[in-house]
This record gives sequence, C-alpha cells and structure tokens, in this order.
Amino acid sequence: MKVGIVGATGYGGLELIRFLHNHPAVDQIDLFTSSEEGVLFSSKFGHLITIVDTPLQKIEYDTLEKFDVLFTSTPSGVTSELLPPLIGKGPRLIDLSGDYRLKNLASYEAWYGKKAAPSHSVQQSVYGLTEWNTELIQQATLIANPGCYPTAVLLSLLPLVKERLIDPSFLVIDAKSGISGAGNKPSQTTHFSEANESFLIYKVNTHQHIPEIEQALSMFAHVDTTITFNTHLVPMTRGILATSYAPVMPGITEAQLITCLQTTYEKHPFVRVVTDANGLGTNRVKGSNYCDILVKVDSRTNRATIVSVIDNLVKGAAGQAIQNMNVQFDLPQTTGLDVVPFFI
Ligand SMILES: NC(=O)C1=CN([C@@H]2O[C@H](COP(=O)(O)OP(=O)(O)OC[C@H]3O[C@@H](n4cnc5c(N)ncnc54)[C@H](OP(=O)(O)O)[C@@H]3O)[C@@H](O)[C@H]2O)C=CC1
Ligand SMILES: CC(=O)N[C@@H](CCC(=O)OP(=O)(O)O)C(=O)O
Repeated sequence: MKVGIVGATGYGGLELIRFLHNHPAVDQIDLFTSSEEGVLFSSKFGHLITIVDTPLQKIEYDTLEKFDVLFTSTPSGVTSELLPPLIGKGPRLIDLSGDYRLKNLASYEAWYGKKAAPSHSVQQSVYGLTEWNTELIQQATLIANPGCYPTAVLLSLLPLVKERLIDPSFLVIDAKSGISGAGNKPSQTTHFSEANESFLIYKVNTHQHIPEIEQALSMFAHVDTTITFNTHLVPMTRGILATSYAPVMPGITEAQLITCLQTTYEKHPFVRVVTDANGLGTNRVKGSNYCDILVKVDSRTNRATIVSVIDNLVKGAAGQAIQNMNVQFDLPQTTGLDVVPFFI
C-alpha cells in the first residue's frame, strides 16, 4: 500500500510514521507539510529518526490523489477545506481531526468555533470507532477518526448504556490527559514551567468532545442524553484516564456489568476488561493500541465507577486510524499494531 500523511511532523503524524514504518502491507510512506517543503524529515528530527529520510512534500492534490490511503493529522479547520475535492477520487481518507465527526454542522461550528466542512462531505464521513462501526468503516471513503477522550469514554460506556445496565440520565465523566494531547505547539498552560507539578482543569463544561460523546451515545446505544464531561491536564506526556460515574439500574449487579463488557469485547483484541483496580494506570497501555476498562459498583450508593485508560496518541489517534485502515483492507485489526506497552 502507498500511504500519504498530511501533518506528518505533528504528534499524531509521528505516531502514524512509527507504526506504519513497520506495517507489513505498507510499502511507501510520503510525508506532507504546509510549512517546511523540501526539508528532510531526518534533518528536522535528527538522528532520532534517521530511518525515515524522505523529504517533506508540498500539499498538492495531484499528488495526494495517488495514494491508497491518505491520513490527515492536522489541526481542526484544515481538512474541512482540504478533503472535499479528494472524497471518492481514489485514496481512502482517514482524518484524525474533529472536522468530520459531528453530523450537525451548527454543533461543530458552535463547539469548535470554526467553519464546518461542506454538508455533503460531512454526511459521507463514517465515525471511526473501530469496535463499534466496523462494517461501515470497511466501505468508507472518508473516516472521521474519534477524538482521544471520546475513544476512552465511549468504549467503556457504550456496552453498559446500550444494554440499559446504567442510567444514562446521570452520566458524569471526569477525564485526564497527558500534555501531548494538545499537540506539538506549546501554549501558556502546556509549556513545562506551568504544566510541570500542576494538575489543571480546562474547558470546564465547554469541551468540544461533549457533542461527540452525546452523538455516539445516540448513534450506537440509541440513547439521547446530556453528559457532564470535564477535562484535566496532567504533567505527563502520554495517556488518558477517564472515570465515569452513573447510577446502576435497579437489580443490576457489578458482575453483570463486567460480563456485559467482557461479552461485548471478547472478539476485540485491543479492548481489555480488567477486574483488579490496583495498578490500573495509563502506563499499562502507554505506546500501545490497548484500551483497558474497569467497572466497580459501590453497593452503598448503587453507583458504578467506570475507568478507561488509553494512550491518547495511539488508541486515541494514530493506532485507531491504522486499525481502521486494517479493517478497510481486510487485514487483521492488529496488523502493524501488535506492540507491548512501554509501561515505564
Ligand atoms: N494529540 C492527540 O492526542 C490527539 C490529537 N487529535 C487531533 O489530531 C490532529 C493532529 O493532532 P496533533 O498531531 O496532536 O497536532 P500537532 O499540532 O502536533 O500537529 C499538527 C500538524 O498539522 C500541520 N499543520 C498545521 N497547520 C496546517 C495547515 N494549515 N495545513 C496543513 N497542515 C497543517 C503541522 O505541520 P506542518 O507545519 O509541517 O504542516 C503539524 O505537524 C488534531 O486535529 C488533533 O485535535 C486527535 C486525537 C488525539
Ligand atoms: C490535552 C489537550 O489539550 N487535549 C486536546 C485534545 C485534542 C483532540 O483530540 O481534540 P479534537 O481532535 O477534537 O480537536 C483538547 O482537550 O482539546
């Protein structure tokens, strides 16, 4: 397969390169830039990545059309303009940004503060939550890869909401992310001096992933509800830990919740249901495409605590994007992604 990556020098792009470089079905990887045309990748990243020594190419349609797969790992507001002319022109398009996830254009514009992509393009996009949308992903010309937080949250909540085991009317979600989630451009809150030895809440009740999670609860669990979702910045590079709280439906036990998760994901290699809360942390999945999920019921309050951990750059971005590519080309979903987490 010939693959192109737009946004190759960003964190999502680097992770796409890390995995695609060893992907057995990929024999060419071209890298594209909007600002550093002609720069050799190795000169930008030095000896660290001398194995990838292709020049960064200018983004031009007649070049982009020639790929089997084109990954776009760019800030929101870029692919809404870049991709429409490419839809159906040849390459399978897999977009890591949020530009094609929300079907309601007004909602995208309200939550992202950006102009929405054309309606006909948004309607053609398929939401790339692999374990929940495999059939549509297989045929899709444009995949909207999920956001990092929604990936962790939805994998843990969708089975329990769909089977009506927890009450979706009172979903409270508390999510924590490493700093790489913000991308490779430091800001006032993400640069070392302010992020290190601090634990910050941000976008209180205003995160752009709120409509994405609510849309997916409706799409896959057939529940129309509103959620309380808040995000926090943790002084670590990688990782997302999402903790969700919900009332358990009357008569439902912790064992039933665990069995529901295990049954849902028994054939899905990257989602692991754990039963021991001790040591469930982001280092269990760091650098890998795994999502580890734990559910505990507090018998005093009859509320469930549902914990989900992923690597924001892998299962939350590049890994899930490649998992979707594997589905599209009838490859085992683990192809090129079968790595052991870093742990330390
Ligand atoms: N970081 C994460 O954990 C996750 C990020 N995402 C989403 O994935 C996308 C990429 O994220 P991430 O890699 O972290 O972001 P980065 O900021 O690290 O990288 C963005 C890349 O986009 C390129 N770029 C910037 N502006 C333009 C433009 N106008 N046209 C084309 N390319 C442009 C830049 O490279 P150059 O200047 O060379 O063009 C840069 O390499 C974002 O939409 C993000 O929200 C989704 C899930 C998780
Ligand atoms: C730590 C941090 O800043 N994380 C980013 C996640 C970016 C992302 O995945 O969001 P979209 O793809 O929907 O733009 C955030 O909270 O906005």
